[in-house]
Amino acid sequence: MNNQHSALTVSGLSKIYYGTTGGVQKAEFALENGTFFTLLGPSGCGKTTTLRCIAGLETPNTGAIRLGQTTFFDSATGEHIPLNRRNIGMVFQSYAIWPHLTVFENVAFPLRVGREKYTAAQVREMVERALSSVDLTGFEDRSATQLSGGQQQRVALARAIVKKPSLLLLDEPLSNLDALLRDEMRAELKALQGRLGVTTIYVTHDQAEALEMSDLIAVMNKGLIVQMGTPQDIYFRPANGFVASFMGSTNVLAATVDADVPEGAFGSVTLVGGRKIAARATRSLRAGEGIVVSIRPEDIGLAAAASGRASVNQMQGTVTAAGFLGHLIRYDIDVGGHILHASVGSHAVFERGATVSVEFAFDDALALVVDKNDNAADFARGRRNQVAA
Ligand SMILES: Nc1ncnc2c1ncn2[C@@H]1O[C@H](COP(=O)(O)OP(=O)(O)OP(=O)(O)O)[C@@H](O)[C@H]1O
Repeated sequence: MNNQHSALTVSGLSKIYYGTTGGVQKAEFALENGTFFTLLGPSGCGKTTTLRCIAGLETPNTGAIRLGQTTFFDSATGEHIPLNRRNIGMVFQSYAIWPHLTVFENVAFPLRVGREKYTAAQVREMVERALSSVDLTGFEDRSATQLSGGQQQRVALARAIVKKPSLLLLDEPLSNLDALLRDEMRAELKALQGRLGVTTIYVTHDQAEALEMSDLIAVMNKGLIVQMGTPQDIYFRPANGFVASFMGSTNVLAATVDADVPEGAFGSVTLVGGRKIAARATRSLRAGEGIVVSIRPEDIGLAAAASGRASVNQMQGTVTAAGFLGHLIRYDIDVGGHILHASVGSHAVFERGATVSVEFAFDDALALVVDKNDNAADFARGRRNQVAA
């Protein structure tokens, strides 16, 4: 198959499980060769389903999947290449390595069961190369059960890349590792992917992992891709309240637009409870429209309570909780009807019950549309404030 490191195109991909509403709908993306692409979203949003369709483990209801010149699947023409002819490397959360086989035999497995026939010398060379890429040279004769979790995951990776796949699919491969090892493996995995230059699709619900590793991220919610962009796009220019709340800790407050605001301009909005603030419109907004405002805790400044009248985006509040995080203190501030979370340097210490002045720049208050998949009432009730911590 002449599709080594070819671009992947997925168009109109839908897979809804029979008798349910779960799955993925109308997924659409095109990846350049060598892209590290992440499907990011909460549990059940359709990430794994998308990955399984690309792998050939699920048959989509509609859509097309192409890798370079090769059509993996096309519902319009009925084309469907089975899993074992797609030349895809895969790693799952559960490493799925065989405990009764040595490290060498685990990695050699795809070479022994595939359609291609390799000589013993070729197998040895390919396995050695794969083991060396994951830093496991010398472990060939170990039984897989004599390995740590991190080493087992490296074996799974070596097995996934041993045939030089055209596409690498990774489904939460680091989630079984402890926090420290996970951080280490992130960087290693990204470096390995860069060296191999293989187009990679990574599934995770961990936004930090996605931001650190990806060239391109697709954020999914309830079966739909709700935004696709670089990590910077997604973090700084979220398409809607769902994306903002999912991408790290943020304050998400329900509000109503006071007067029409053109895209990119600042406008006055009224928060539930009646307080007016100024926020930047990420797209044009109409008077009376229900929106959400996102303000990141790190963009909120706290000072000892100022005397005199508070100005726009400056208000008085009461500290209701303070959590020491080392370099930062995370405060909950009651600003009259809303609890705002603020992360400030640990030099600024306020006691619980203290009255403080809370301030944020117009530019740091983003007026966002509500994801039409989401229930605006959830935001209004405050259930969705500060989603991912
Ligand atoms: N074989 C199946 N039969 C019926 N429904 C399914 C099946 N597999 C998944 N689903 C449903 O489809 C939806 C999407 O599942 P999927 O596994 O793709 O989500 P996910 O984003 O990968 O979630 P997670 O992070 O929890 O793995 C969910 O509602 C799930 O319950």
